Amino acid sequence: MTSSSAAVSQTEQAIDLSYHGDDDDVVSSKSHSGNNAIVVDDAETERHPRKATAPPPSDVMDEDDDGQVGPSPIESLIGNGITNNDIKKLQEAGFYTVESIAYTPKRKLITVKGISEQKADKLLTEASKIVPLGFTTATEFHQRRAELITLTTGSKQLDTLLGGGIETGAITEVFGEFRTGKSQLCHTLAITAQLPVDMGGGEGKCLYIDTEGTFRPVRLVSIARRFGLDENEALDNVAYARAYNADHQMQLLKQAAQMMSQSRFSLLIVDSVMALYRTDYSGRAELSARQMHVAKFMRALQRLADEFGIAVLITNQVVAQVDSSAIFNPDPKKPIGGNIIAHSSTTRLYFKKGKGRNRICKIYDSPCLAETETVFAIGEGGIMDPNDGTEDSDEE
Ligand SMILES: Nc1ncnc2c1ncn2[C@@H]1O[C@H](COP(=O)(O)OP(=O)(O)OP(=O)(O)O)[C@@H](O)[C@H]1O
Repeated sequence: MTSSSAAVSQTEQAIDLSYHGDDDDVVSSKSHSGNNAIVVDDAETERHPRKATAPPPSDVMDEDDDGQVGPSPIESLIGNGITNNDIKKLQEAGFYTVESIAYTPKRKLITVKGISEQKADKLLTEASKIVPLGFTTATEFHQRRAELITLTTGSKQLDTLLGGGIETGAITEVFGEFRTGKSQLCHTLAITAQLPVDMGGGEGKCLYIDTEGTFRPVRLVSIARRFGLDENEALDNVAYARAYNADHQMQLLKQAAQMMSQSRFSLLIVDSVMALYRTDYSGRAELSARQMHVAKFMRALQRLADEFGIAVLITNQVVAQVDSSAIFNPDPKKPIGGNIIAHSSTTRLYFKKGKGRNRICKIYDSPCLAETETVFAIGEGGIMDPNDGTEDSDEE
């Protein structure tokens, strides 16, 4: 058994939500919209306020065993001249879903061993029959966005700032100085991603790539208790990998695609995205190679977000801003990674220290949110509101 398949079978013990069922009442993929983010089909399901009657999370996950909730398995393409053998070759090259074929340019497909130009055309034609790639109306797109699932951060104030929480189908970047709560947000989301949709979750597992060795399962235990989840099950639902260099970090995304094609995930975390690039590449001479690698990594993240409708959360470090615009900025810090990270993150959040356990989150860049800020807090139960001081006793 390969290490990735071992990881898959381990995580599958807890939530076993297969893509291949036909009950799509609860959550469905967007495969009609050209945007694979998780959307709620049932318009009655309101995210805010949360339903007090939500069943226990573990029950929801069990019941949903045969829910059709994700992308189409690549095997759906078999027929019309596409053989089992072709599918095998594509899987070996890291393609596990019809979406992954539909979103890949032909020149990339023909680099797969055994896939001719003619076969690539056939694959793209068949994939486009399953994954719509054309125009839709703004009305339909608006409706789909209104139904988009967001993952709760654990703080109502922060969720409100974000228009509901961390968006699925997109990349959210959180940057800030050390101790500002970036990793605590990652730990909190690794748990809330597992909650039922009507409790602010994504009913899926979390894949956690740790580049700095700051992942602490003991934090997950505390946070799982706060949200009423079985702590062992919650830990099993987090697939963890430590990345040791930038190439390894990239390699892990290939494994991620395989795992996501076999089991339902709602969140992928990279904490932190640039740390290994800073050590693996040094000086101006390597800057161009570094940025090309970063661009490839970010494209792979976006592809996973599009293909599997997951939320992607990356954390990033800051450096002092030394250009002329720093003169007008009372807090001259900027995230690292340059334009590549800036352009490939959908939403960028700046975390700053506040008083005591309080922290400030400012919307730094967003396609639809104003540049406002709010205060949240870090506690034993993870990210919470500043006045949530009694969460520990509430857990009893
Ligand atoms: N169990 C806990 N209860 C309350 N606060 C905690 C707990 N564990 C960690 N913290 C607080 O979280 C803060 C650290 O946050 P976090 O680890 O998210 O930092 P970070 O922004 O990721 O920084 P770095 O870049 O150094 O990793 C510290 O102030 C720490 O006291």
